[in-house]
Amino acid sequence: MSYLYLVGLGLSKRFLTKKAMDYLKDSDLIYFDTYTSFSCDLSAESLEELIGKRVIPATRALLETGFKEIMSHLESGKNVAIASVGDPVIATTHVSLAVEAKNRGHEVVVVPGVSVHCYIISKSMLSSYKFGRSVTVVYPYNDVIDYAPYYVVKENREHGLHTIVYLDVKDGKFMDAREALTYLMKMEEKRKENVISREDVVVVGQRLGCDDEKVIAKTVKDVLEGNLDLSPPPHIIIIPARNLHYMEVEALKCLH
Ligand SMILES: C[S@@+](CC[C@H](N)C(=O)[O-])C[C@H]1O[C@@H](n2cnc3c(N)ncnc32)[C@H](O)[C@@H]1O
Repeated sequence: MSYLYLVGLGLSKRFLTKKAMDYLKDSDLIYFDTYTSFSCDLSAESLEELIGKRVIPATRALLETGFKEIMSHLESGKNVAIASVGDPVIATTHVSLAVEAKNRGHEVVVVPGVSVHCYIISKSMLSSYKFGRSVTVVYPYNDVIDYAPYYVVKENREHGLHTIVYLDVKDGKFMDAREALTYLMKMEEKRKENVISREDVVVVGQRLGCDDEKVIAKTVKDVLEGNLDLSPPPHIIIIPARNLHYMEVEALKCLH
C-alpha cells in the first residue's frame, strides 16, 4: 500500500502551508498540476527550489486520462503527490484519481490549500451564505457557444444567489474578465432572458494572492468599455444576486 497525496499549494508562495511542505517532502514523486490553475510565482521549477526535490510538470492528459502512470508508481510502493495551485479538490478533476487509488487499496490524503473560491468570497465581502452553483465560461468549441454559464447565473439569480464564474484555460491561454463578460453578453443578446445587463455590477478578482492583486466592483459596461485597467490573468468574476442586502451594497462600494 502506498500514499497518494493531493496537496493544495494555495494561490502563491506566501500561502504554502507547513503541512503542504511536509507532505511534499515525504513524497517519492511529485507532480505539479499545470492545467487546472495558475499562479504568479508557483511553478514546477519554483517548487523544486523550495523543496529541493525533482518536480514533474503534469498535463491534463496525464492527470485525467493517462493516470496509469501514477497508479503504476503507487503499485511499485512509491508515495506520489499531486500538487495543485489553490485547493487540490475545489474546481479540479482530481477526485477520479483519488477514487481510483483508493479502490486499488492505497491511502489518499487531501491537504487543503487556500482556494481562489474562498479567497474571492472573502475579498468580495458578499455574504458567504448566498453563493449558488459556480460555473466556468469556456471558449467556444468549433464556434459553438456553451450557454451553461448563462443558465447557472439565471438559476442563481432567481434564487437570490451570487455566482462565482471561473474562466477557461485553453492551450496555456487564460480567458480574461473582459472576454468572459463579452461571451455572457452575447448569450444575453441571443436568449434575451434578462439574466445579465450592462448596468449590473460585477466583482472582478485579478491575480489573487499575488502582490499586485486587485478586487474591483464595476458595471459590466465599465469592464467591457475598458474603464477598468485589467492586469494580466488569472481573473475570476462574481455576478452578485440582484437583491443585495444593504450591507452588501455598502461592501461593494468599498471595492474600487
Ligand atoms: C478551475 S479553477 C481551479 C481552482 C483551484 N483548484 C483553487 O482551488 O484555487 C481555475 C480558475 O480560477 C481562476 N483563478 C485561479 N487562480 C486565480 C487567481 N490567483 N486570481 C484570479 N483568478 C484565479 C481562473 O479563472 C482560473 O481559470
